[in-house]
Amino acid sequence: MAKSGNLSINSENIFPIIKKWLYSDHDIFYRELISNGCDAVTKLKKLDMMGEYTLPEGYKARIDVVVNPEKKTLTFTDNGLGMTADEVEEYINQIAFSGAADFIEKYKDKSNADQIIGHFGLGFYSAFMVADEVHIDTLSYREGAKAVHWECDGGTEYTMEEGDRTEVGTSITLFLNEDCLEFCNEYKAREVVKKYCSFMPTEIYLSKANTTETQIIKEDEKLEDDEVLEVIEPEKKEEKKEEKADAEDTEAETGEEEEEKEPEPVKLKIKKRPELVNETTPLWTKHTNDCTREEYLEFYRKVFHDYKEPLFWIHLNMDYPFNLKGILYFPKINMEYESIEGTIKLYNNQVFIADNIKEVIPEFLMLLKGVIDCPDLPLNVSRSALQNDGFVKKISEYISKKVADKLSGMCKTEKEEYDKYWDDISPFIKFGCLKDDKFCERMNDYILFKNLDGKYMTLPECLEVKPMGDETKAEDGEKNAADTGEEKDTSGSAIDENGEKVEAEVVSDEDDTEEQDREEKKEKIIYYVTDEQQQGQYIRMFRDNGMDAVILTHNIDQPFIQQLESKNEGVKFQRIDADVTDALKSETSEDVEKELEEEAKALGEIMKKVLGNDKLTVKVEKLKDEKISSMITLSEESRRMQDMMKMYSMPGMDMGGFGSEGETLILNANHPLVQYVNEHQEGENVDMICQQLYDLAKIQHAPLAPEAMTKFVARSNDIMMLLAK
Ligand SMILES: Nc1ncnc2c1ncn2[C@@H]1O[C@H](COP(=O)(O)OP(=O)(O)OP(=O)(O)O)[C@@H](O)[C@H]1O
Repeated sequence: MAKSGNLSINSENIFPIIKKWLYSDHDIFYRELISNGCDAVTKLKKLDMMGEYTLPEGYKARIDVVVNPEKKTLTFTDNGLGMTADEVEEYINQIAFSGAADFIEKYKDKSNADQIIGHFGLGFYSAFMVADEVHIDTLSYREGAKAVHWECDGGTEYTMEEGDRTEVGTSITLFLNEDCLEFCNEYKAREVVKKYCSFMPTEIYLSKANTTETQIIKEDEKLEDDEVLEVIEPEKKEEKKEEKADAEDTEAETGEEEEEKEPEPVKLKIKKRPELVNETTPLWTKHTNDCTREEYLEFYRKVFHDYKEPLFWIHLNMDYPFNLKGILYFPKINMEYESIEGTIKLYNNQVFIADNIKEVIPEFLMLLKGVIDCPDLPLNVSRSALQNDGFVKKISEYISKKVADKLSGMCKTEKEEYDKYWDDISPFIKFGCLKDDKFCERMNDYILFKNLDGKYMTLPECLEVKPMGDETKAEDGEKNAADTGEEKDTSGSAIDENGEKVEAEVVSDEDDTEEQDREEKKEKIIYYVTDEQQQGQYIRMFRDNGMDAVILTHNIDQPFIQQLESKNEGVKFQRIDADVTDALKSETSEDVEKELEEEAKALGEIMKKVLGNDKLTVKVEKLKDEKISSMITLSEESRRMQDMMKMYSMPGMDMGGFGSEGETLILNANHPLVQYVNEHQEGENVDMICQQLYDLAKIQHAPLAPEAMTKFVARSNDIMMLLAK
């Protein structure tokens, strides 16, 4: 049947194009050839199931990859269904080649940036990326089929003749070109096979031709194919004692204990066995109920080489409307030292495609570690086409929904565990909320906030907390709430929509429902702390007044709370030092308010003069905490703006101009020092007190600039000198 002919392609010489095209990841030929072998095996098993063929006794499907550095060859052998001469003619000479030609035709004009996801459809011919010559030796399962030998040297010509293969199956031999000899290095081969084929459904064995390496096994471990080189009899006890000092004996090498209770078994030195490199039923293909915790952990360690235990995982399993299986792990993140970077490995029927394909997997999930196997993915399209594919979008949405379901479920039923994980998973969830609106909506009620006591509360819980100061309280000049000692939380709504105090509202019983309505429409404020140490003074004031705040210290928190505000009408986040909430002030009458305003004017003038700062806004309040003389507030909006400017500022850019915008110096009318300034208006002491009051206020709010700090220290010393006099 010897035959030679021209490969039916349109292009004059397709190989240079294939080589160029696939250059970026030309190790992919391993995957293509091995997966062809897997397909051949699957087909043969199917034929057996359908009764069209009977698998030989003891049949074990396998693929052998043999590297031969001496001959510079690489052989892939499978015991699948094989091909007849007609089939080689059809599948290799015609169809496959025209497939390759189509592929090149379709993509030749596109830039390399728009890479094809899997190069699927090119299959067999990817071998020519690395080989000058390729041989096929195959024997079909069909009765009476003759073995076929096919050769092609990378031109458009091939030869085909009767071969000498005696077992059903196929061998593909690559004669590597000089630039690609690394692929017949055993270590490189192992690396690539592990990368692409770790979970392929047929056992893959890797070995080196004519290896001189040996291994030692127990006699009863011998397999049929093992080539025994030497039988090692156990050492006699006396000999052993004599040789005890010699730590280098064979037992030690094999890690055997030198316990002498059990008689040593006979051992065999055999030629190194081909190494099994894959796992044919990876964990994700199993049902959740059949997987143990240890198996999940083991799989995680093996695939991601991360020896820190993951926090928890989600096993995805979907049959309809598309097929998708996978496991997503939430890794333990050490925020301080590591950047958060995950890996999502994408598979197609257990064949590895690539890591982190953002077109398929929602971007925020890239922070996780996991595997996703989706046989329905259209992989023979370009990445940009994938991005616009409705089906791919659905996959991405499904994954995102599953993650939200898992998290919300945990929050509902295992709140304690969820609390425990929160610090680790919150950056991920917050990032997800920012990136994916639907995810944000699903997670809205399951986002946790740590309060001042370290307790984790959901958003609805934070909003529910009844205001301690209960602003619905009628204003009563005589009855100062502070005197009663019965303070209640005001964190719910201490300030009305204009940012004004609300204690002037007169409430009677009849107005209750009306009041409730109004209450609902009012902004709900959640106070937050970004730096527990620096904002310690404000925290203390809040605590003293029975008010609560949540801790939001991560960079992501600022954009995140803005996102929550936009999703939850009426909810507003305000940093603890953004304003003096009513709960912190003594109850005052309108007359007193007026007085305070007057005082503020006068004190404001003095302050501006002493500090040489015209723009300074000064407010005088009667603070409940009489120990506080002065403090700074910075409106939430201004602070957010400042933070943003800082974030986008170029190094060396002068941010001084934004420093005091929206900043208010609050002076406590109840404090003797403020009263002193008010009474004396001028004099050396007044100047010193004013400067000190300002610096003290500043220092509680943000670090002082170096120059201001120097002055502050010098002045503090001067003040102490006055005491010492
Ligand atoms: N090891 C093999 N055993 C039996 N048939 C094979 C083998 N390798 C290739 N073939 C046949 O050759 C055809 C062409 O293979 P090729 O790899 O080029 O494309 P494919 O496998 O159809 O698609 P893909 O590009 O997804 O791999 C296969 O469909 C199969 O029929």
